Amino acid sequence: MLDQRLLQPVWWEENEQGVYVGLIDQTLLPQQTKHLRLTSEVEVAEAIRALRVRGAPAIGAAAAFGLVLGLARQVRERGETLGLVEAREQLQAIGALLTTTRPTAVNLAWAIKRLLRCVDENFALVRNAQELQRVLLAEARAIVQEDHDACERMGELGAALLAEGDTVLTHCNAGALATMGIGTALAPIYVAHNAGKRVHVLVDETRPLLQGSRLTAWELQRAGVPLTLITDNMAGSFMRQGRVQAVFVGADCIAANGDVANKIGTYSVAVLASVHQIPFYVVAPTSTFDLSLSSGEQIPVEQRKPEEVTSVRGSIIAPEGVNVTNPAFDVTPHQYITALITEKGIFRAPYEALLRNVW
Ligand SMILES: CSC[C@@H](O)[C@@H](O)C(=O)COP(=O)(O)O
Repeated sequence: MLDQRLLQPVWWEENEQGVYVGLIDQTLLPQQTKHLRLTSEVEVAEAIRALRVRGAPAIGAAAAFGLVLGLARQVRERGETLGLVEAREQLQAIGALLTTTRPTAVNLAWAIKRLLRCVDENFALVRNAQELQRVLLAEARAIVQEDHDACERMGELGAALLAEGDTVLTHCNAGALATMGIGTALAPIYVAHNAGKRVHVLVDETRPLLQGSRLTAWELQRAGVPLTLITDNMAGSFMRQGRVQAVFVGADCIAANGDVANKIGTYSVAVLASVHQIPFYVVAPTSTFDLSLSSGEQIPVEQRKPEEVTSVRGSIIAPEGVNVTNPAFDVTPHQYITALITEKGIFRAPYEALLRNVW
């Protein structure tokens, strides 16, 4: 069995020739496992926009490394002539560029803000831009480590909710490819599986970009976890037949009242689960919460290109010129959510007071 813990969607690389942000190009999976070496913040922004790296926590890590990469490039080109004031201005501009790439994933803006705060806190303590770069790289690595640890903890907490022989339905990819650890929604499944519990996963293919069939099916198969791939419109029928015991999904943004934005189609799964009295769990680290948003109504939903709906991997499947809409996410109201599983514990409704008390 291959160890899913070896899957890293994004990493920092340094050698005599230069500094890079490394990525697995997820647009090419599962046919090709191609590693990319990005050399500028513009390439990192393009990779995030194009979903070469995707999944809220992985996007956060990529953006953090992207900021450091932008500064490192300037330090290499300019050497001593790059002053600290100018370095801070450049970092703010890079942060603004990266923040616009994907508006729903909270971890992206959260990671950038955290690095820019680190710049302010260390501004008077460092002697030059090179020292600032070292401090920022350490902060980016701390984000990676914290996400890794959060995944382990969510896995342990969530695995306790799974019984021997359970079938779990999941939507999109909230696994190792989407995080810096063993995933969010898939973490309980990996922990249960590795402990010898028999669990089976029903994987929604997840139109339009097929993160379920291309990524979740690939990483579960690679890890030896039993799975069955279904199309999105099969979920209700499987639930009605009593073939689903729990739903586990990830999140891109969680508002203060517990409403959750996740991959388009999640809402339909939540309503179906509620009708069939199947527990619906959202698994996400606290870095995915935005408590400044009082409800899901305020979550910005990313709109993507119509071509993602009218074609599948280059093959056209709709008439030319057809009217299309392509929201990347939907919002599931908290009433449909059995519990939120975070690294700080499991929360059940009413969420608002509980969440505010914890952090
Ligand atoms: C741990 S990842 C959580 C979410 O980011 C995930 O469920 C999801 O919807 C990803 O969407 P994507 O558009 O592929 O970035």
